[in-house]
Amino acid sequence: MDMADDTNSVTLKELKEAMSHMMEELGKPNLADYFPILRKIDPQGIRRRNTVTFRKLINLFGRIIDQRLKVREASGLKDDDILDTLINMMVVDQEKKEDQLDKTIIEHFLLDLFSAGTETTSTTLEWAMAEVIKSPEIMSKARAELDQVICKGNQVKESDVSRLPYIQAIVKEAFRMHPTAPLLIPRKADCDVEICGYTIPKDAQVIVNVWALGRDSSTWENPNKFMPERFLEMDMDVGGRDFKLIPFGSGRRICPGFPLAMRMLHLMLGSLLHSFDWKLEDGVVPGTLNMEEKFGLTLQMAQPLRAIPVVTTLSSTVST
Ligand code: HEM
Repeated sequence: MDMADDTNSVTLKELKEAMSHMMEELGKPNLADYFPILRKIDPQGIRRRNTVTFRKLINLFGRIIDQRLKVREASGLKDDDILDTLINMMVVDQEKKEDQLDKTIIEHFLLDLFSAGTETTSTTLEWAMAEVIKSPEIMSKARAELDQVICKGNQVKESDVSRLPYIQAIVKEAFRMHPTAPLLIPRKADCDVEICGYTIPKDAQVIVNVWALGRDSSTWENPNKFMPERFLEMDMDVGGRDFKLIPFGSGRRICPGFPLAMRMLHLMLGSLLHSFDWKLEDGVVPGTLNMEEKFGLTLQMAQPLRAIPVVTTLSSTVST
């Protein structure tokens, strides 16, 4: 499912728009969540609009699956990517007359993967890039590490990441200050429970404010300052074991995309910083870069980052 082939494609545009609407709507405080009696009325129209968007996305994934089935029939190629793997499983199930995996399940599975995995990852990368571009000192430390470990002209590979502690620290610091899911996903208590002296009654909605955890001055020195260095001195990861920093949640329902997201983020951030010089649009200097936040289900930059990559002589040898 490589949509990067044609960045102007109608499908890609449709997908991006629908995803963005969905995130915006899902992040709005919904009166019906707090007063269940209003659920049927849907006073803000959130459920109505989301139903339309979900339907659009399901149709879009349905079209992609149909298109792929046609290509497979014409070319005979059956083993290219995750979509082929899912279709292969569907075909086996059909042959065995089992209905464990059918087209509807694949459509909904893709909806889950795209809705949970795209904006979260791209927004984290955008925040990390904005913070690095805003601070020339951090930028030059990051690039010095990359130059030393990767060497100019080479591409960053997944296997290099363990030797890039400063890049890793930037990603952690981006998660601390700008957690993409600032309130995780709301939970509901199964039964009455007492935690640290507070009683949480059965069915109460529980919201974990990870954004506030990351800005807590009793835990973090200079909490509002982007300082990747703090993570060079402490042994803390974002895998859900340390409750001071849980951008992926924790426990049984921790984000299942965590390993993939971590791989992608280090690789993308490392590659962007290693392959290009970065400058801001005319009139914007690093110090005045707008870092305001827009709260939704994901925490976006209020003013999306517009940064211009400048190909350096050495990076122009990097193949794309
Ligand atoms: C920076 C990237 C990402 C962040 C910050 C993130 C964060 C989260 C968070 C906070 C949750 C809820 C955990 C909870 O309620 O305790 C979650 C759930 C989920 N994430 Fe991610 N995620 C990211 C990337 C991904 C990717 C790449 C995928 C898949 C390709 C993915 C798939 C999912 C799914 C399917 C769930 C729902 C799990 C469930 O309900 O049990 N996420 N994510």
